[in-house]
Amino acid sequence: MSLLDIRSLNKTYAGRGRTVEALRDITFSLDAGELVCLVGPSGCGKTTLLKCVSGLLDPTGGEVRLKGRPISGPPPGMAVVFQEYGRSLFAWMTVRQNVALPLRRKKLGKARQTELVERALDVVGLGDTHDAYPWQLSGGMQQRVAIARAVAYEPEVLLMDEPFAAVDAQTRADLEDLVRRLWRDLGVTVLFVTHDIDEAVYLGQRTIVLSSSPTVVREDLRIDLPDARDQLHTRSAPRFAELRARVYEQIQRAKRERHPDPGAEAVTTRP
Ligand SMILES: Nc1ncnc2c1ncn2[C@@H]1O[C@H](COP(=O)(O)OP(=O)(O)OP(=O)(O)O)[C@@H](O)[C@H]1O
Repeated sequence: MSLLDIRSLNKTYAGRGRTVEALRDITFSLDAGELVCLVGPSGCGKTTLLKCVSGLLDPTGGEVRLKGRPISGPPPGMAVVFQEYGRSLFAWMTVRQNVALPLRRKKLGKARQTELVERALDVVGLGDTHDAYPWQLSGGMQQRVAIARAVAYEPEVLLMDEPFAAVDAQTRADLEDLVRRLWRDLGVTVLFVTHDIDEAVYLGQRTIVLSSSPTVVREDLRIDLPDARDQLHTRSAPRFAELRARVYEQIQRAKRERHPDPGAEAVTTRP
């Protein structure tokens, strides 16, 4: 049995006179311990999909199952890291307090809580910033705090929604390697959403390519690169270039095929 099952997921936003079918029919699953990337054209519904998977948004049809149980609301075994670290960290709380916040839900003893927070900050390389405030840190450091907060929670599944879109290229490379290291060391299952094709190929064991909205899975591609990856050698390997070209081509096709059938447009206007 898979750890995470997404079955025939559909999400249609119905608003004032405007209906948007964002997700049409999404089916895929993750085994325990997998690292899977989701990539697709801009606006294809990546965030919508992740919100449905994390239980923050109710799908219109289909379901999400974690260890066989349907999800209805945020399940205890999941943590999410969003793109906008600036908005997900509380400016008036220290780094330590930010990381400890979700642990309140677990009702742990003080000593255990301190241990989890310290260990999480250590593994993301922020062992010496416990008492700083988020606004005293660089963007990359703030995103490390957000990752530490997810790690401290000891989730079975870590969902990441374009977490490095707002940091510079060098920081991004470091954070990508951090995610791979955490994934290997902690044995956590990771679903990583990105719009960056290189990142989708470099990070994962599989890359799921989404179509344009109304969205379906276009391809579920196995990334058969060696497990030991590094920015220099992996990215210059011929196989990396082939996989990258494959994903790029699929996304270009998805963009060209946008709304092939006028009756199936993503955005429809009610009479
Ligand atoms: N709350 C909402 N109400 C109505 N429509 C919405 C809502 N949220 C998203 N949408 C629509 O659903 C579609 C998918 O949006 P979503 O943000 O999930 O895509 P995305 O792939 O994450 O986008 P991006 O690539 O820009 O990050 C878009 O057409 C968007 O306008």
